[in-house]
Amino acid sequence: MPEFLKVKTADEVLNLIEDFAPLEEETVLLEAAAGRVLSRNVEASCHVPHFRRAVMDGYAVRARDTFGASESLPALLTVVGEVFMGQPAQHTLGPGQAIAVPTGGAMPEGADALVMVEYTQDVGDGTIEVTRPVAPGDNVLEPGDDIAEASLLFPAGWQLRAQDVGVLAAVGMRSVSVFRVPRVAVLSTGDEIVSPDAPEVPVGKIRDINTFVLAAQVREAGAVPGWTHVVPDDLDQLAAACRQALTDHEVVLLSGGSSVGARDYTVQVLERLNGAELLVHGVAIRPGKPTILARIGSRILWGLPGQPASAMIVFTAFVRPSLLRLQGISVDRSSRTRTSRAVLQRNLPSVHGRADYIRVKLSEEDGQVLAEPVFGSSAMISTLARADGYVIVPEHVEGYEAGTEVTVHLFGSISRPFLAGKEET
Ligand SMILES: Nc1nc2c(c(=O)[nH]1)N[C@H]1C(S)=C(S)[C@@H](COP(=O)(O)OP(=O)(O)OC[C@H]3O[C@@H](n4cnc5c(N)ncnc54)[C@H](O)[C@@H]3O)O[C@H]1N2
Ligand code: MOO
Repeated sequence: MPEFLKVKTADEVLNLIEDFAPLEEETVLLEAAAGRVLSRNVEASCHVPHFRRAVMDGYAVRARDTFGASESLPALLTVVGEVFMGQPAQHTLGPGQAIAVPTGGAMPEGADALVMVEYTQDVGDGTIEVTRPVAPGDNVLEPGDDIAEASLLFPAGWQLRAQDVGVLAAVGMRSVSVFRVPRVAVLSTGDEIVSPDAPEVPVGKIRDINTFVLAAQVREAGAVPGWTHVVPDDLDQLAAACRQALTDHEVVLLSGGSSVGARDYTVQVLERLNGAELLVHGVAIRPGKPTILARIGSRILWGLPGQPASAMIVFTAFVRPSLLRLQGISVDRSSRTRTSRAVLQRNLPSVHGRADYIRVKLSEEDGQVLAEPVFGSSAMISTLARADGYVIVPEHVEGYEAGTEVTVHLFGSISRPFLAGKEET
């Protein structure tokens, strides 16, 4: 029986991925910018705000005219005008004067603070009483207080969040340069695989799970699932499908056929593809040992184990970081995100010499996050659906005891309870 050819540790695989270059850049409109990764530094081309701006409804004043003001001894000021929203101030403020300004309105020349309307009283005659003093600068934003012109807003490699897109809008950017996102083909192999809507599923056949799980994970990783296809266990057909997928996808995921069984073809397919370089054949983890990583020119091919739990775990641990890397996010950052600390509820046994990725379900009790292992074969999709993530027991550690605080690597971002029903034992 053939052996795994290039068994690597999980860290070695992540190091290989870190060396992948991001895809080329493109320009996207702000509407499509959240989640994308900047390909260049972005600097502010202007001050925000670009004029002195009130942040409360009230009266623009000279602070010194309100010093010592109180309920019993209010300061009397003459109202000499009003600033209208969206318009520059029409008047300059002189000593002993006040000008009404709405929240967000332009402060008039001569004013250095704003008294909130609650601390004033209109006594008629165009006069107000101010019952609380303000200090210079109170309730006013100076130009550049929010964002200073020429300041570095975000470095290249920054993944834009909703609020970051707001910053770009505030400095007048309508579009932004980002790294392109990879298009990912998902091919599932196996004579036994049939579509979920097959009218009958004879004994020996199985409904396709991985295509749907992997395509959803591709989307969760910010990439674009492209062609999905089920290929029989036939070398010619598999090679043809890979060739086709590689023409217009940067990444091809192949699930099944990565192991060392007589009918497992991924390595043989790679031998037929011009310029294919096998980087990984076997990872020292469980589940997920029969994982393959290859480069074909600038394209990447992942061979994932066919077992649904193995495929999903390998995706989370390695494929996802690789898709993020192509979008310009470093592996370090991508593996740091989406983890939770939790206290183990049971012993986690593990074998020395290989890293175990053990599915766990999270719950909360008295403000503490608890992790309950979900045991079961990697052939069982239900074990994944019950799990929120996995705990890694590294190759040099022989298990963890109940009560240990561990890091849980979380699946997906949406956490839902498993189908109502009884827990499997
Ligand atoms: N004698 C040995 N047998 C196996 C070993 C081993 O070391 N020695 N490794 C086991 C492990 S671990 C895994 S994982 C699997 C990996 O197998 P392959 O990656 O070659 O995948 P297949 O044999 O094609 O499929 C495995 C299993 O998964 C089912 N499958 C495949 N694709 C799908 C899909 N799209 N949807 C749902 N289920 C799928 C397939 O029917 C098989 O049952 O090998 C073990 N064997
Ligand atoms: O290593 Mo396999 O991927 O256990 O199921």
